[in-house]
Amino acid sequence: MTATTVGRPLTIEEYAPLARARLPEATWHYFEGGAGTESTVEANRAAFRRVRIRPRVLSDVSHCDTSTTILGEPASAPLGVAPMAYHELACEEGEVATVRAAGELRVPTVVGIFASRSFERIAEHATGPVWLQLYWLHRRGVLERVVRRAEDAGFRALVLTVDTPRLGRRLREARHGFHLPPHITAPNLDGEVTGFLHEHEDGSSALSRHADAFIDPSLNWSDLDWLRSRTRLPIVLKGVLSAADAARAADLGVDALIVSNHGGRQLDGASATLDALPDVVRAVAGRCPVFLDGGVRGGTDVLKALAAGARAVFVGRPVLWGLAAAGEAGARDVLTLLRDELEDAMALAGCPSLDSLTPDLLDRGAAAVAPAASYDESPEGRR
Ligand SMILES: Cc1cc2nc3c(=O)[nH]c(=O)nc-3n(C[C@H](O)[C@H](O)[C@H](O)COP(=O)(O)O)c2cc1C
Ligand SMILES: CCCCCCC(=O)C(=O)O
Repeated sequence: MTATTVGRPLTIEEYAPLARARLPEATWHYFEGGAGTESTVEANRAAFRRVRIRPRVLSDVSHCDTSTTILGEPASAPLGVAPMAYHELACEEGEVATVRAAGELRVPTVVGIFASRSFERIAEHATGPVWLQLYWLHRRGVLERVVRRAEDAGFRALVLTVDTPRLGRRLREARHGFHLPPHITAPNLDGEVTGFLHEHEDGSSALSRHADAFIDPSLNWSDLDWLRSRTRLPIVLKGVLSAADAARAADLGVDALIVSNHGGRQLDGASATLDALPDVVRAVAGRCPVFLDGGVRGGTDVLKALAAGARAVFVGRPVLWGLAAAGEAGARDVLTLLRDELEDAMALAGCPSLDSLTPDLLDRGAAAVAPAASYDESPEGRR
């Protein structure tokens, strides 16, 4: 529920109305919207609401530690920023503000291939790990150059989005004729971004037309070899919901998976990520870490996802709300709220460490799908 805010927001959701008040209507709907009836957007939240916690007692929670490692790098909390295109839509500094905010908490930011700032400039300002999200572009030469640039700039991982052979039917974008203002561009794809992005057309989304021109829907399992042969960075697949796909990805040696339905923006009717997570964790059986995004709006959501087997969670829209409401400080506050709420939830659930977040903490519905094994990030555990 979104409450009315007086003074500094006390919850992440209180950032939403602040952001809305500062954004053009069409941009707000681009951020918030999902595909079709938006049933998957709602399902992500409903799953977090449905799963309840059975707190433990008498477990000495005088110190609760949220720190962890994510792909081997220290993080102050099991959190990260999900990839989102064009942060300049939310605030003038764009992705520079985001990486600075995330860096203060030592959590990773996944920078989108459609970032509105150059990789080099983003890396210059980053004090935490930055990963690069890729769409499978028709023009493989461009993709290769993008990977090389990100590696040279010091990015630490590649996140290949696999749920987007085309954009979902985002009706809000179409209704509001969403298009980018002329000053916002994709500097990492210089020369590759066509005018579609800036063209208003009634009843259609400029992004969707753009995606159709750029994203190659023929992406398949054999293409992972191509990517592997072009990079030394860890490869993360984003957008996996099925156990069979997860097992296949782990067989192929991917370095991590993100259980994601793209925040309900792709297939309307896709499973909620919290519901899909335990099957994926079980299928992967400890061979790589499993992350989750979609609908995470508070510390108890993080706790539930971790108890159900996620190594860390990524946050999308709330970071844009923070950026739109108060720039870098807003994004930092959103992430800080999430970390502080997680620490609070751990104390009240009787869990002083992240390791103690196990499936039996959740009501029977979720506990019934307990993961077989979780991923071991210790040097011995990592392959
Ligand atoms: C405005 C917006 C832009 C996004 N752009 C991308 C993108 O470029 N690449 C991608 O893989 N996912 C993209 N996503 C999906 C997010 O990475 C993430 O999966 C989703 O937002 C998580 O759900 P949440 O917003 O409920 O936290 C975008 C999401 C939003 C809201
Ligand atoms: C070709 C531009 C596509 C940007 C898509 C961004 C995105 O994934 C989203 O959900 O929006």
